Amino acid sequence: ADLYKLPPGPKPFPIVGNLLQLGPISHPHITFTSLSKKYGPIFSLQLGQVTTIIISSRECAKQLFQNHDLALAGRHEPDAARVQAYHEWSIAWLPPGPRWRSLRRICTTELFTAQRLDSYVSVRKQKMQDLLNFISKSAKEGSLVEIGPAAFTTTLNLLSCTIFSTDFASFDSDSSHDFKKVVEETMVAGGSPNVSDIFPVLTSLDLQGVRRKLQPHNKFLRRVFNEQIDCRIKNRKEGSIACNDLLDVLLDSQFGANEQEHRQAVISVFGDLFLAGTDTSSNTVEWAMAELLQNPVTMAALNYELASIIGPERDMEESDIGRLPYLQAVVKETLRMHPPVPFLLPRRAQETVIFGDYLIPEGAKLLVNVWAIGRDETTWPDPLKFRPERFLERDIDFKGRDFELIPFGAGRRICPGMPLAYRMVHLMLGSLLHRFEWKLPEEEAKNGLDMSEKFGVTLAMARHLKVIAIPIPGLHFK
Ligand code: HEM
Repeated sequence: ADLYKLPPGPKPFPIVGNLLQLGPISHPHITFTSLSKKYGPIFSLQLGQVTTIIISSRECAKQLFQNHDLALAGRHEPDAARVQAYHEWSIAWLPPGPRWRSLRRICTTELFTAQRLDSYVSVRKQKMQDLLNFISKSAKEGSLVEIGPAAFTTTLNLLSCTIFSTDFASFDSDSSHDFKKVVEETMVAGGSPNVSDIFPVLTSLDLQGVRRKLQPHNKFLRRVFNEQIDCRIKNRKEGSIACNDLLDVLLDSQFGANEQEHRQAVISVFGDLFLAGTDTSSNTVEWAMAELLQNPVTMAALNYELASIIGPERDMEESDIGRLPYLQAVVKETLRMHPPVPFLLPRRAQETVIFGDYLIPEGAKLLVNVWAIGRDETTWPDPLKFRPERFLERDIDFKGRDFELIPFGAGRRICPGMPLAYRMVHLMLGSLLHRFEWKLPEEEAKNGLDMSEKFGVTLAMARHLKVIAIPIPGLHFK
């Protein structure tokens, strides 16, 4: 190993490493993409005490997932994830040991199997009707539709119905607003530079107050989940019939050494699902709509596909997705340009790894810049053009085998929610476009849309998209 060096990077100063050279960074995915042009597809930065290695090309991602997936499957959890010891029972932040495996198995064997997802088709259909009714109402009243929040409320209810057999939000109340705020602020805090992450010796001081700030959000989620658990336990004691939702499954399983640990585990899993599943999916729908509104020819092609495959007499259904290749291409193109998780969750080298010509020391933090990989002009001609046709010409999927498109990651830590996200995103986007024509308000139509990004663990539109919905004439729903 002595023969190998760290990947190239700017020369670090003592103690601070490269921090001063980098200065304050509001959009690390963009800054790190520029650095990769200078230092290469694998480069290193010394960020305070933490050696950080950044991967920015398809080839390096392939090497990582095919040759070193296990050695590099640890997590560098941000201090923000340590609020109330959340990370100790979180699928997203645990190292890949027995505890992580048993929690993750719940996802793969109970929650996201094709059979389980199929059994919830009618729930999703109902939630989609709620969304379409809300938009019809806005259209009638002539009010603008905020796509992101509407998609968020829908996703939130889709998850809460699958997990707790109840709606968490309605379009007319502030309930989804509270959830949205919690998810958004948690994502921004988890992704923002934090002294505690750069100088782990200082963690206990929480100098930037990140944990303090997230405490109420964590409390909010705990309260909501605890209420559901208490109510279910009470109902069970009173002999009511099983709901067969995820809550039932988790209450019947056993994690941890005692009841308190069991509850902690169950609450962290719920936290993972709601935090990881909501704004990732709704942001995808919002970005897709924003791109389509600026690319009228693409929008027209998609409308044509929806009209000819689904026809004017019914709404889109989940079983249509396979017959809508252009819709699928639009979703892939959106995930390429606007990956909802711009860096895969930070990994930790569990041992020292020889990676090609370089050395990745044990304990190093590894970031995979998916955003850079999606915009790499050596793999994607005209990377800044929204052109779904590229996916009709080439057979590329996002399931973790084509390393130029890995918005869900790859390898053993690939997103376990992908099968559900796949159904929700296609269904929301397809239904919205099949039922309504969409227009930008006059000012945006004239000046163009503001596509700036707000960085966090997830990448959101800095300004929510507000659009005019017009019911498509000639639709006859039974
Ligand atoms: C478009 C929607 C989504 C995208 C783009 C997305 C993307 C990702 C990515 C990139 C990761 C990290 C992978 C890695 O570090 O290698 C991840 C992890 C995860 N996702 Fe998703 N996700 C989405 C939706 C969902 C949904 C709907 C759920 C569940 C309801 C979910 C649950 C999780 C969980 C639990 C993890 C942690 C896995 C682990 O660390 O072992 N995600 N997701």
